[in-house]
Amino acid sequence: MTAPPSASSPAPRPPEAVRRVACVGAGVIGGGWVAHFLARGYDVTAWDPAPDAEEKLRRLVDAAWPALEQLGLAEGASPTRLTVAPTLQDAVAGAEFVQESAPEKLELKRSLLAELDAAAPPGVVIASSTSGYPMSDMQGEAADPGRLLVGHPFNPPYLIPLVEVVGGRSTDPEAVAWASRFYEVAGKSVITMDRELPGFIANRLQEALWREALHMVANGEASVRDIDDSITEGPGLRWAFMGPCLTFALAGGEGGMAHMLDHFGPSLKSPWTRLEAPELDSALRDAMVDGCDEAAGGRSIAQLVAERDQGVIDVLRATGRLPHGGGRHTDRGDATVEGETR
Ligand SMILES: NC(=O)C1=CN([C@@H]2O[C@H](COP(=O)(O)OP(=O)(O)OC[C@H]3O[C@@H](n4cnc5c(N)ncnc54)[C@H](O)[C@@H]3O)[C@@H](O)[C@H]2O)C=CC1
Ligand SMILES: C[N+](C)(C)CC(=O)CC(=O)[O-]
Repeated sequence: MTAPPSASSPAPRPPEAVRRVACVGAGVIGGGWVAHFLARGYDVTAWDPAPDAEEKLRRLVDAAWPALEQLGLAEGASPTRLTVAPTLQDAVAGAEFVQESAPEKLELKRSLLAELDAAAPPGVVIASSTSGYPMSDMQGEAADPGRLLVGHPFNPPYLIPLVEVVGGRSTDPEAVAWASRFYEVAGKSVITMDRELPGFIANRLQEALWREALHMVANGEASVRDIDDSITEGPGLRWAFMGPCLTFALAGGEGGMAHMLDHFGPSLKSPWTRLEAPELDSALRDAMVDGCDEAAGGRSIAQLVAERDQGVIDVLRATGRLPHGGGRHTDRGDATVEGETR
């Protein structure tokens, strides 16, 4: 049984006034959040229990920085504004917002979120990067579950704009509204959900595609490369700027979605899909790993990351979502826009 939201918590600072962010868990996603918040001009304190975490985190930030410079840095933004704290308590002590990005293990998240709640200043909002756990399943051990919510990012958080924000049963709706505004101010594109869905919106969609991909590889119906090419040379080109619903409306010609549904609706019942999850046995695991190695064609993970980052920037620029030549796009109070201090 989770406690009701605490009525006595002080209100957090206005989202526009936040200067100091804590990132707890500094792997692929926590490190990506660190890079994003640094580039937006925040002071960032990070904590991660791994002995080599600081070295890896600084490497990730350094690798991301050229892409972030292309995007346009906030006034005063610098990797030197990152502090790696010796303890979780030190990391969150002065924080005005906390982003948790620890491993996707339910019990770990439950106790870590309770620990963060005990250590963070009262009223400060704490968001989890979880890819799929509902906050209702994670907030039960916290003394003030009202300030805990999900802020689900996409990899890498410093380039992919979307964050899905959703509270749990005990989350204060004002915390959800605060977090949505905060992420916007911090340069993200926010979808605020009014109810919990496992996998939220985007991962539910991605998971459907992913299951089909694994089925096809497991059954020898398509190679890893066929699957990747089928998206990058096909629908993926459209999806960068027009979602699957509007895209399919155009499949109906001048009749739009109405004609599309009348024409192709019956095919919804055809046995194209097998939505039961395939068995992830060692043969399928090996086929996916070998297929990805083959598709990478000798490129290292670091090379692929650089290629992906440049690709996302090119798409953002080509679709008018990036100021040409960089520049600043933020609402923060101390921000500069195209060189002007506000
Ligand atoms: N990898 C991805 O593409 C995405 C992951 N996520 C979510 O982000 C979260 C983190 O995932 P990744 O960064 O991929 O994992 P990761 O394995 O790269 O990083 C996890 C980090 O957490 C640290 N850690 C371990 N125990 C901890 C604890 N008790 N407290 C704090 N940190 C701890 C580890 O040392 C590691 O550096 C998960 O909830 C995941 O579902 C969300 C969106 C995309
Ligand atoms: C693989 N993943 C489920 C952890 C991916 C995400 O959660 C979002 C993303 O980056 O696609």
